[in-house]
Amino acid sequence: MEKSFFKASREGDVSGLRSYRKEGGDINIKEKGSMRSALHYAASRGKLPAVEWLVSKGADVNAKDALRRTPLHEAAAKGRVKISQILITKGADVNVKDFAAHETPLHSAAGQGRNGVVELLLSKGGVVNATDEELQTPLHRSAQGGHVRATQILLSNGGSINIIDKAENAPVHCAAAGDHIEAVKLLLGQGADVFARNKENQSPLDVSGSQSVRKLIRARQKQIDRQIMQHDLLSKDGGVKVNKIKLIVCGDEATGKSTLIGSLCRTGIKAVFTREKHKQAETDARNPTAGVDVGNLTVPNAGEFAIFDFAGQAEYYVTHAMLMHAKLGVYVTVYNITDDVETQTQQLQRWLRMIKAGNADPSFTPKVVLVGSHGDKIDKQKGMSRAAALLRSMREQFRHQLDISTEAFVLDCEVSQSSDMDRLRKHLAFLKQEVLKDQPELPKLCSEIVRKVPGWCKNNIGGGAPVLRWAEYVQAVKEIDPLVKEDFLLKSTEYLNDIAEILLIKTTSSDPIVVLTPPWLCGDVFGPLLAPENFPIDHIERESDDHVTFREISRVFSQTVSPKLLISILREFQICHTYDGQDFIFPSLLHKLPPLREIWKPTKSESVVYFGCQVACKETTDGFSPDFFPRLQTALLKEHPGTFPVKPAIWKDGMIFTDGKSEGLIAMSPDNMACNIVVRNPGGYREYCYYLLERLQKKLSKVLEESSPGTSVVERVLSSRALKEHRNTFYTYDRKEVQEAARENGSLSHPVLQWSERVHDLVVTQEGPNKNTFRLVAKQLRITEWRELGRELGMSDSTLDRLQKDYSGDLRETVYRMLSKWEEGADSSCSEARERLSEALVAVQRRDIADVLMCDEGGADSELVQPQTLQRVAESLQLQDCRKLGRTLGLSDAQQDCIEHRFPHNLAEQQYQILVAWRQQSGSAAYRHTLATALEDIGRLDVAEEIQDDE
Ligand SMILES: Nc1nc2c(ncn2[C@@H]2O[C@H](COP(=O)(O)OP(=O)(O)OP(=O)(O)O)[C@@H](O)[C@H]2O)c(=O)[nH]1
Repeated sequence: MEKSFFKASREGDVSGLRSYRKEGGDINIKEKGSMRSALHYAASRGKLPAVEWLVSKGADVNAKDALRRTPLHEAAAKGRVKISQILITKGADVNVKDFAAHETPLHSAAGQGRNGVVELLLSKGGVVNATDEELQTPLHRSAQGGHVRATQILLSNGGSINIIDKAENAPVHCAAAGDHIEAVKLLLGQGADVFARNKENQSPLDVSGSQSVRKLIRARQKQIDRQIMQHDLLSKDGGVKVNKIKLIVCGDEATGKSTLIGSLCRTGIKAVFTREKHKQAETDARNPTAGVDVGNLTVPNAGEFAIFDFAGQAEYYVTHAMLMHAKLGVYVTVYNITDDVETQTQQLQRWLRMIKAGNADPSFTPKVVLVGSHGDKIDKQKGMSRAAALLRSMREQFRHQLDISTEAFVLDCEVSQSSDMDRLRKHLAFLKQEVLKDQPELPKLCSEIVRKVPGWCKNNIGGGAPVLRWAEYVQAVKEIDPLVKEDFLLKSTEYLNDIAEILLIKTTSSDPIVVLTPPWLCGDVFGPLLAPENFPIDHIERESDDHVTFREISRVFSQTVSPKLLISILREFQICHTYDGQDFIFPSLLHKLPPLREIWKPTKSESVVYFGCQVACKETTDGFSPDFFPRLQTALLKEHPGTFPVKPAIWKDGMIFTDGKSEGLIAMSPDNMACNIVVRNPGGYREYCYYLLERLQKKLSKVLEESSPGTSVVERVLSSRALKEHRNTFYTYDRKEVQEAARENGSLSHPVLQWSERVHDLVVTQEGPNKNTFRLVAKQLRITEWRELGRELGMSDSTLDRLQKDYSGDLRETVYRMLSKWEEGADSSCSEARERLSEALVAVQRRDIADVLMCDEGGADSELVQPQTLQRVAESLQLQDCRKLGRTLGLSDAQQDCIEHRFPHNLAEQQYQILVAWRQQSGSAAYRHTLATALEDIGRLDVAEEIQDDE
């Protein structure tokens, strides 16, 4: 009878409930085991009539099941607003806590994003900051689930935004850990502490695995840093309002950008704006822009703008990216309305992708206006309808990333007085007001510097070029304030650098360099450097295809700027690289990669292994900024002779190198939408591939973050078999599918190539957990024993011969590599492998080592690193080495950046904390041996030996 009663309550069958009661049944009866009442069931299932009937007959609204959950917990978790309301009216306790997690109905509702119930409970006295067993509040729960609306409701009802739970996670940690970008955005926007640290010393940045969330958090951290800096400067110095924004004009070659700018500023027939265009050949009918032209312009009815006119020539795209981002600015993208739709679409997409790629802050959407030029060459109506269609399509494609104005413009750019030109001026005035709305004040010293810059340039204080060494700059600023302190000036200059007014280049080898007008770099330096040969300016005339000589650079620049100074700037920007200070490689000036087969030849070795990954643009709106690949190349060139003993071979869109053990190839796809990384090891040593691949991946992410912070990418796995066959195309697998295959049967088939590959052949991972065990064995085994052990483990003589040859003279390394290779081939778990190794050791009469292995669970050399060792290592290294060490030990750059941020003025502490972070992260696996190996890996054998001697 009771069973049918519970069934009726679950199904909302009121007559069934009635007949149960008629037969004298107790309506508050609890189900055996679960201790749930009929009201629990009806409330959970949303059976409103049944709930109404049950409460009208006196059902206990506060009945508790075995977990002490009430019907209100159930209704709340399922989002049953009406039922919750009835239960509360009948006296349900809104703040009751359950037994399992001590959660209130509000926790249940918030965790599931039940907005209506959340609102109801709060209006009925639900405690907004109630804590559960983990000291989590409903806000933690909603953030964890990524429920934006619920989070918003809780916040507007007094939810504490920075409250921490038992693990000291704030709600923003929870949202970040769940990779919920919108929830993170909301919390940060409402004042969540972006630097908050949990018990494990992790900030929200550290707990998120999502690239876009991390980007958002990093942008926010940067913004806060800037605000702090600005506040600091303002409080000491006062500030001034600036009524000027940037107008960034971009578009393809000869679309009419310069003409438009001229006409925008003209009121009458005669231009009032005369910019100093670069020298040009007299025969040149047109006056194309070299690099970036800049000027301060007054647009009638819209006021002052700093105008950036970007050259349309593809050669310059490489450096445009440096100046493309401006929060205080508006982008005008020009296309020719008479071109065919496909051309227009391609051009606009390329420029819009570039704007998106340059935007490091996902919570900011740059303002863009599309302008069709050559309106006089097309019927007005036809032109407007084409422009409107194009506008619709671009707005739709970039709707989440760019704020493209809804107004369509089609102009004759040569005519300054037209109703359309006036409409554009008015629109720009409107956008300027919008941009200026939240514009912060500019600190006084900064504004004085900005005001003085044109005068300094005119007076040639940099010897002709607007670039000063630090001492010269300090001297110049003393004109403004004779008592200026250098650290205050440095801060002010950093701020100006941050808002892209001037460039502060901190070099590793000398004092900082200040570029007073950043566009000078693009226009007067990159212009001549990158200009194609037929360009009508004084460009570099190269004598060689693969490099530019110091002499060639001096010829063009020595009149204006010291070539040495210029080169150090170019190198800091990763535009070029030199091995000897005489010949300079500009990757963007090189030839394209020849067919791969000609340069990346198959090896003769049968045991060769290949691995690779592809980093590809995620959305159609994503693109790599044009400076991405050349910068990646220069970053890798810098690694010769350090990591790469042989000079890498380089082409415009590819590069080949070796670290002495494995060989690597990076190549951009022909459409520039993907970068492929391939590594191979002729001896079949997977582990070496791992190290090179990982190094390349890290380098790529870093350069991508610097050059294209707004670009989202996906990583795919390259087909190793296709790589081994040296196919002309790169074939990929989806990373998720590879992971899934790894969990299931260990292999997957390629949809195009129609073959199947083992995950083991596609993915290479770091050394197994037995690494330390192997090190111990390697240390103790004698020269007369190692081959015997190898044979005992089933390795062939030819493999052992090869190992001996590869590591001749280094017994420890030979044994270690042998064991690693054996482990890779053995299809056994980590502990099985250790057991098998012990048996083999016993068989070769080394029971002593076997005994140590088996009684020491985590492996050998288990002595943990002591704080004093960390201190010693930290003291023996420079910061750069210490960061390298941190990376080798598996700390992310983000973790290290946080440490740097925490101890900005104490390098010694930063170094020590990097090691402490590794020790904390590794817990019981923080072996001294691991640290010593990592030290060896970064080339600090001296320190490695020192700490080994501690034993
Ligand atoms: N008829 C007509 N001609 C135009 C219009 N806009 C530009 N032009 C002409 O097109 C040519 C190229 O214009 P520019 O303003 O130099 O083009 P740009 O986009 O600045 O070119 P780059 O500096 O090379 O990137 C010039 O000869 C202009 O006079 C227009 O709206 N109508």
